[in-house]
Order: sequence, then C-alpha cells, then structure tokens
Amino acid sequence: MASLFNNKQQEILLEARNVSKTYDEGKKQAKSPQAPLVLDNIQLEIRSGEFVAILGPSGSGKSTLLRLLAGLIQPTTGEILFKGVPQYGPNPHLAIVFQSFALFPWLTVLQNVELGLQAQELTRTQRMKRALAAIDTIGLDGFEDAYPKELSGGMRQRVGFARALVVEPELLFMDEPFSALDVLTAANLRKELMSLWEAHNMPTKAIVMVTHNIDEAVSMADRIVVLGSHPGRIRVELPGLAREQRGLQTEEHTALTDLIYRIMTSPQEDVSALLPVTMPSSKTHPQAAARPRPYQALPHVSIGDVTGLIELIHASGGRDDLYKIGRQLHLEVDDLLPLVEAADLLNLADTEEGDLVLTEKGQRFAAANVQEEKDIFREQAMANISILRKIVQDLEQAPGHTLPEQHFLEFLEQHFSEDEAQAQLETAINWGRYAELFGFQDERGAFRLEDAEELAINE
Ligand SMILES: Nc1ncnc2c1ncn2[C@@H]1O[C@H](COP(=O)(O)OP(=O)(O)OP(=O)(O)O)[C@@H](O)[C@H]1O
Repeated sequence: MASLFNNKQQEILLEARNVSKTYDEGKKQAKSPQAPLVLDNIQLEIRSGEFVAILGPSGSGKSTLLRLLAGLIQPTTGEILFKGVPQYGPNPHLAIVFQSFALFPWLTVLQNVELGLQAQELTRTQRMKRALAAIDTIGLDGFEDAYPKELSGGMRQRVGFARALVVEPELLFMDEPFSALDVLTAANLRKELMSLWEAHNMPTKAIVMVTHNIDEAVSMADRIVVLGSHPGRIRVELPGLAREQRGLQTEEHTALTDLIYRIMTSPQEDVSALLPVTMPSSKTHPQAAARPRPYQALPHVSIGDVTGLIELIHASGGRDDLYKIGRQLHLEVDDLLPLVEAADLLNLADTEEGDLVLTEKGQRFAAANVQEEKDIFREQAMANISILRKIVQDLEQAPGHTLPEQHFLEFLEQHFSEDEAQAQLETAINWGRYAELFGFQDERGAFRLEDAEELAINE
C-alpha cells in the first residue's frame, strides 16, 4: 500500500520478515491435530526515531511478537533482522521493561539497576556511575539504598525503567509497562517518559510498547500496529497523531480512538473498508485474513457483566460509542471486547461503526425483570451458543440425564488446546447455570439436566 509515514529515509533498526510462530512444535499433540499458529506471516519494520505501539485483543500474540523481536524466542519460520543482520539470540542492543517490575527484593535500588549492566565488562566504579546516572534521569534520586518493598508501585516501575535505560539500549521495549499502576501514577510516569524521549534525554533510538490501552497508544505512539487473532496477525498499521493533537480532549484523539475500537470490534472485516479516506498513509496487511474458527469459542466473561453492559447501553438510549463505554466502565479494550463479543454471540447487541447497538432482543432483555431476563437469556443461549446446545442435547439422550464433565472435555479438546478446552467448559458452565439449562456438581464433576426430574416423570 501507500508509503508509510514519511520515514523512508530513517534507518531500519529491526525487521520481522515473514515471521510465523507456533509454540510446542515437536511436542506430541495427541488430541489436537496440530499446534496452533500463534503468529502468521508478520512483516514489520521498526525505524530509528519512532515510538511504535502494538495493540490487539488478548491472546493475539502481542507479547509473543515482542519476545520474537527481542530475540528471546525464535520464529518457527521467517527471520528477525537487526540493522539488516539476521538475529539468532537475545539482542544485546535492546532492553525490556515488563509490567511486573521483576525486581530482586533482596537488592537495593542501586543494585537492581546495576544488574542491567551485568553482561557488560565494566569496572565497579563505572557500573555504579552509570547506574547512578540512570537513577537520576528517571527521578529516583535519594532512593538508591531503598529496597523494593519500601517503594510504591510507581517507584518500582521507575527502577524497572532505570535498569533498562542504564544499558543505553538502542531499542527500548515495554510490555504493558503502566498497566499494574494506578491511573494517576501511570499518567505521571507516561508523561515523564515522553518528555525524556522527546527531549532526547535517553540514548534510545526507538521504542516499541505492547499495550491494551487504546488511549495510551494514541497519546504516546507515532505508529500504532493493530493485531488480530486466530491466528495472530497484523491487521493494520496506523499513523499516530501529531504531538499537539495528542490528549484525551482533542477531536483527533477521539477520532483515532474511535477508529481503533471500530477495527478491533470488527475482527472479520477488511480493515481498508473501515479506514477514513483522510488516512491514506495507513498500511493494511490484507494478505493475512482471519481464518474461521473450527468451533465457536466462548469469550471468558461472566453473564452478570454482560447484563451490566446491556443495561448501560439501554440507559444510553440503546446505542453508544464503544470508546465512551470503555472509559465509563474503566475497562481497557482487552476487558471490554470479550463482553462485546458475548453480547454479540448471544444476539443481544451488534457492533456498528464503533458503536454498540442493542438488538430487539437486547432491548427486551434490558427492560425485563429477573425471571424474564433469564428466559430471554436461555432462549438466546440455546439459539446461538453451540456448546450449550450440545450439552443440553447430550444430557437429554444420556441415561439419568447425567454425564461426566470428561464427556464434554473430550469433545472440546478436539477443537481447542487442553487448557482452553477446560476454560471453555468453565465458561459454558457459568452461562448454562445462569440460564438454568443444566446443573453442574463440582465435587462429582457431573452435569445434570436442570429439568431432569420433570423429564423422568414424562418418560
Ligand atoms: N510459552 C508459551 N507456550 C505455549 N503457548 C503460549 C506461550 N506463550 C503464549 N502462548 C499462547 O500464544 C497465544 C498468544 O499469547 P500472547 O501472550 O503472545 O498474547 P497477547 O496478545 O500478549 O495476550 P495478552 O494480551 O492476554 O497478554 C496465546 O494463545 C497463548 O496462550
């Protein structure tokens, strides 16, 4: 597509070329016919001077992509190049800040930061000098001798940043660096990081950040890479906003946030159909279309939360912008999307152009009393949710209308990994119980048809 973001003249630091990743290759897959493809044919360039954010639904492979780019894991096919040279191990010119600060509790701040320099051949004095400078840059002056447990979450993450920056990395990677912090601390740390970056007060040439916070990506990044799932793939690369347009209140920020919600809530849609004509410099990756899932997968949410979402939309007149709902509920897209998917699967709501719109059933559901609500839910569940239908149908046929959970687990394991099959069944139990379709006895691991007694009498 169109040339990207006028940065052709800038040096390509890192490149993923035709990269695909499958975990557990070689492992014997007794039940699943093949190991799932986690990332499919990734093409990505990181250039000098840019801040790139990677967004995508949970499980789309964001962290996997970051680890591949960092050389911590190897691609199954394709290659990662640093300044044009293929990489086969951890990249020494790169440092990573993780969500879970990953500090050693028995070491002081200074010692934790010095650890970053372990691999470099430096004298003790040089090491300490560099560590003190990094501590100073990141605003930890005076805390050199403190232990992690004496620090707040924000200060601990500063240590994480200092430990990364002390190696003077050409590339700084961040994996959800602010998501474990409270809102104000995160905002403060983001702002400080951006001023260091913009003032060139750090030696880093490019930053790559994985996040599931759309506002965070829009307010920080020069380029936003949106991944899709099943398999993980790049759907689109969007140009970030000009510096002066960033900030929750600007029209441009709202428009870009809205667009990203629209893209992420339309996983099957061709992204080019969703892009405004005013965004010619975005780059879609049409070669990797979503593959239909072999079996309908339930999003792992509780029905109580879906009900809350439906009621909220009802209170807003039956339709609302997804980005507004996210902000109102303090939900990041990773938490909101599964709720939206559940409402959509149950045909209680549809997504339309970045809005969530209640269906006629959804309107009735929101206005119903508790019993009517259950009735509508049961009807929608039986009409739309394959695994619930299967559980009920198999129980109807089974002696005593009872079946062990193993029966359904074995079925689900034909379509999902062992862990995911277990998770799918747990979600199905949660939904099925709410709908009063069947009972599940935890201690016996047994399913029983809810109206089994009634059925027995009628037989
Ligand atoms: N070490 C591993 N072994 C096997 N499978 C893995 C491993 N790490 C990740 N996966 C699987 O790969 C897929 C992508 O995971 P990854 O953590 O990269 O996604 P993500 O987009 O970062 O998700 P999240 O936002 O939930 O952190 C998931 O299905 C996950 O279960």
